[in-house]
Amino acid sequence: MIRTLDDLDAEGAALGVRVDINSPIDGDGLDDDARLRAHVETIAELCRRGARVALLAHQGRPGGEEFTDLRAHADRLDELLGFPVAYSDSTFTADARERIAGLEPGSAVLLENTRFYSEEYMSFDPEAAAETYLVERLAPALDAYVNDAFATSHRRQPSIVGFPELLDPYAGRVMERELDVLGNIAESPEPRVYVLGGAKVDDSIEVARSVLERGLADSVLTAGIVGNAFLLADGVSLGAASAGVVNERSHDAVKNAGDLLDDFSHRIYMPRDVAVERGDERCEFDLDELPSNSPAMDIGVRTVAAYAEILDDAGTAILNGPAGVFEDDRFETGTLEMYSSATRADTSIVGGGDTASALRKLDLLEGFDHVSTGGGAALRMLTGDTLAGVEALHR
Ligand SMILES: Nc1ncnc2c1ncn2[C@@H]1O[C@H](COP(=O)(O)OP(=O)(O)O)[C@@H](O)[C@H]1O
Ligand SMILES: O=C(OP(=O)(O)O)[C@H](O)COP(=O)(O)O
Repeated sequence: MIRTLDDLDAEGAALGVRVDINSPIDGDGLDDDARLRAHVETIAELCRRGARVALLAHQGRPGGEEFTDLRAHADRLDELLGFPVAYSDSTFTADARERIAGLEPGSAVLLENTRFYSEEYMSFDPEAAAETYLVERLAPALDAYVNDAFATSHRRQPSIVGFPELLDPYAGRVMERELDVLGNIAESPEPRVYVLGGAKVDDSIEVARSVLERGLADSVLTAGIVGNAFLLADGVSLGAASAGVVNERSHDAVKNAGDLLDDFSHRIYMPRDVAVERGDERCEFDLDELPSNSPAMDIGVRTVAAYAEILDDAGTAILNGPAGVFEDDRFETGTLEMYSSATRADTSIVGGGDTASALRKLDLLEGFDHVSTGGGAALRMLTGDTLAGVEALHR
């Protein structure tokens, strides 16, 4: 059984609270604060209940462009919470531990990017994770551990799997909600329609196979680069440009999509038309009018209409990945229309970081019953896998 904040004696307790506020960065600032907003409920509740909150978080990956400190995140949390969140420019040094010891009940400090320490970007078994510097040094300064970082919980990193070895672990409100929805898909209303778009071709094919084999999906609608991989597997001549985009993402995608079509062709739906760039214009082609020299960047209106018919009758629609290159206004229509249709299902669930930002851009977020904070973590849950960080909470 996983303990939640309802089981926690928060008053006066020093809590290590792992959040996922990993965000797109624009210059020195945050380009999107959705993940920070998601954690406001957990942090505000713990502070209201008199806890002393030490926030643990990462930003970016070592060497990457978005690998930054968390100063801008602390400033934004101040605004979102309506009270100041202190910022510690170290994570587990004596200075950081003193900051935690000095916290007043009802206040919070954001510790520096956990990934500034190399061990945090490695995978460990929980016992070994508990012996890393981060966990070994910080755990004695804490009374309990809260994991609210659903979106990082597929990683076996020290701040995710190490602390529960030494401290009583609790699920935060984001984690609780995500597990409630994504962990109970089998109980959601039928028919269940999975819509798999975007660029994570291998992951999406794995999800499709898993949900079809387990009888969770009545239909799988494909779009985006994923849809193009299925079209190629079905023998459609999309053209070298589209094939290049698919192969760049994965060498096995077309073969794996073909194997899945052999097993479940009647349940897998593919685009009927695609949009490409012609001059500066969007131009739509039926499949028998292809190949095209330009890559397929969106699904066309006939596909949108066919998918809308299926989604209109769905008990549950589960979507991951945009239908096209939504960042370009000319190719946003497929995503806009397909996701609008999905909001008409009895229950609609969305996973994926880029998907959430597509929905925000298209002003569609409100229409969904659940928008997951996780990309990879949500996909992992949908394949029926448990997450290492969630397993660690079962103590
Ligand atoms: N037909 C396409 N060709 C090229 N890129 C595409 C196409 N369809 C979708 N994409 C791209 O896929 C990206 C998002 O996919 P993905 O990372 O799988 O989503 P998420 O983060 O929601 O899981 C977007 O940047 C979008 O431009
Ligand atoms: O953004 C994240 O995951 P996502 O890209 O799967 O949504 C998480 O913060 C995990 O980050 P990571 O994939 O660098 O370990």
